[in-house]
Amino acid sequence: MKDVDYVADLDDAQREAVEHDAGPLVVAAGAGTGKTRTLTARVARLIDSGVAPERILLLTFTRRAAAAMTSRAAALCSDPSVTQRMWSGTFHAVAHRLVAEHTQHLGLEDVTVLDPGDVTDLIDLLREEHGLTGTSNRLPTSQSLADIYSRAVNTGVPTRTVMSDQFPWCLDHADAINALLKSYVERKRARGLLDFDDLLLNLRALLADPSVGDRLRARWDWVLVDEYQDVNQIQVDIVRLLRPDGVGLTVVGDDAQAVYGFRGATAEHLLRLHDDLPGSTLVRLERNFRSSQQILDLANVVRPGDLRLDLIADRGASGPKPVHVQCANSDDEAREVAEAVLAAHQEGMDLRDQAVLFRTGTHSNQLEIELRVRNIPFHKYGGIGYLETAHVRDLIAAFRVSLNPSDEISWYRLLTRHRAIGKVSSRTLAARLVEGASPDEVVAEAPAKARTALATTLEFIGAASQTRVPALMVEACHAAVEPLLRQHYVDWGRRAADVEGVAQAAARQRDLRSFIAEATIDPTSVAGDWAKKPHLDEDFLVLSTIHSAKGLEWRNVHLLRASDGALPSDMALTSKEGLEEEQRLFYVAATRARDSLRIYSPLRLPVHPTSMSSRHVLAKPSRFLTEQAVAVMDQVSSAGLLAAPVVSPAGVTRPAASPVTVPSLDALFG
Ligand SMILES: Nc1ncnc2c1ncn2[C@@H]1O[C@H](COP(=O)(O)OP(=O)(O)OP(=O)(O)O)[C@@H](O)[C@H]1O
Repeated sequence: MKDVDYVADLDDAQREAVEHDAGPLVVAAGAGTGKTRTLTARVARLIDSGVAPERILLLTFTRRAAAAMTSRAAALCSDPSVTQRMWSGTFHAVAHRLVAEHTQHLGLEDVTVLDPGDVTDLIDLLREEHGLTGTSNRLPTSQSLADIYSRAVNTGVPTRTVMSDQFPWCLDHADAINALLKSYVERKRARGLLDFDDLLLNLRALLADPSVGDRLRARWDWVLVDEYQDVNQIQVDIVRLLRPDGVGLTVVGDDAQAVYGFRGATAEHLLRLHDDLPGSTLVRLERNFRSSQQILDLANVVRPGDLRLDLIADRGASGPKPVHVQCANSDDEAREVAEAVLAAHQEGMDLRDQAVLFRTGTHSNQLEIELRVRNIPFHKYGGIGYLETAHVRDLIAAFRVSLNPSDEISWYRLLTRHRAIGKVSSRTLAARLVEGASPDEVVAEAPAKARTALATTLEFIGAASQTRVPALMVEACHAAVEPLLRQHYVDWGRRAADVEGVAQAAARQRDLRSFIAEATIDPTSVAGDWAKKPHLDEDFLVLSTIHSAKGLEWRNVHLLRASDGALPSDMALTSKEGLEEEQRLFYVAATRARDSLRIYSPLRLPVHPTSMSSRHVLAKPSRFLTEQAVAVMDQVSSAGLLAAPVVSPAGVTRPAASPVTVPSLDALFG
């Protein structure tokens, strides 16, 4: 047993929160003020004061956060192993566990979870019968339809209003879209499928049910929620139903870091909770333990939100001012970043203490090339989402059809992976497989060029479905998808290790179904945790989207593309809410830095979002770099910009004004 002192490294405000009694507690505080540390210490104090770990429920937004908090709490407990008994996880993972436990009450036979990719596949399957296919005019993508649906469900706002506010180009098709979304709901119900929103809706329904709700409530005395600024209305309802009088409830959050508005979340929930819960205590943490005051001076200027908090650095003014680097273009930006990273490394800083952050995954394309050329190892987090884990999901689709041959969506997905089988044929063939057509019949109905490959796939899937031994089933599924994926993905070399890693992990499971459910809820971490994790003894630079950098910190941070159109994203320029959310992202990025922060504004950006196109447009530095912000930064022009400077009338150094179009090479390939 070790002698534990949770409060030794806490300041007075943090200590107040850790030692607070069972009354409802809201910790609203700025970045780097120790919210996570406080929450973790509170969990450890509860456990060591005799609370049974299974009576504690810790809700987070990512699996990474749940795992990190549990292990940090364990390190503080006198018996670290007990934290394993605590309930902790993301809202969705906890919802899945409870919904799976209560299928009978919900009238479900089983729980099959649809990930966001499955949702668009299912919508794809339904489009034709609702007249939403064809090329005669611009039709909403399946992704937009899924977004409209999820927005409406999460906010309770009718789809028509969602469309007119956020998807005005879809209004012409509003009737057909609504009919399709109704069919989507019916189809899910008929097949016992639950999307992510359904998991939360079902949990809310369970909690609202008088008898089941009472039993569930009685399981936990303590409910702690991290990042409460990111909850949506359904999650608020779940938390309130879990602790109706707020006793035992602790939430922590920072309204200025709310960045999930696109999922229907709003920071107002954090601010409202204290008003709504009589007798609740509000603790504000103002001392920032992460960054130098120079970095916080900038953070305080850019910090949006209603809580007027001025962050004060515990460590004082101990570092350089943040630097604003104006670059000629994105190649120049990539060079500047690579050079600054190497310079710090040569002075003794590990690469892993440095991070490059960006709004969108594609923003680091040029940098990735530059890093490869210079042999700088890096690991990229986030922004990878469903496209990047597509190959993992392909393998999971094979598992799913082997376990359940009437899983139409997974058949559809696997069929579209075959060369020469398009969406239309996939739809028809998936329906035939679900009807129970034999493999021979289906192969005969497939496009001629696809028949050999399809016959092989169906043979392996048939073998997989004959066995209930996970390792054998996984082996057959792996054999079914491997040749398809090798052909389908141009970057297969990079993806092969993921598929291999997930297959190995799956083969070790005793219960493949729950593995599949977990992988469906969080495929990114499946790929990340089991396959792509760099060796722990390796030194590598972190590249991350701002969303995935939440809660983390590095000594040196480089923020790419602080240009209007990139950050804020051009998608957000037209709405006030959208712009506010972008500003919060900017704030999150700036507050990840401990010692040094460099913000880059290329004055010319690639036109195409994939950023490999030859066409560029002029861009202004981000509107968040206001006069006040710039006043607390050092200004630097990159080497590329200095090579051909043009001074504009306003005195700002800019490249030559006319957009330059690099000649296209298309003619070469005509
Ligand atoms: N009382 C303290 N003394 C020393 N260091 C502290 C203290 N409290 C927090 N820290 C350190 O400050 C940094 C930020 O803490 P933490 O990540 O808990 O803050 P946070 O409020 O959750 O941040 P954010 O919301 O920006 O992610 C961490 O390195 C943490 O170890």
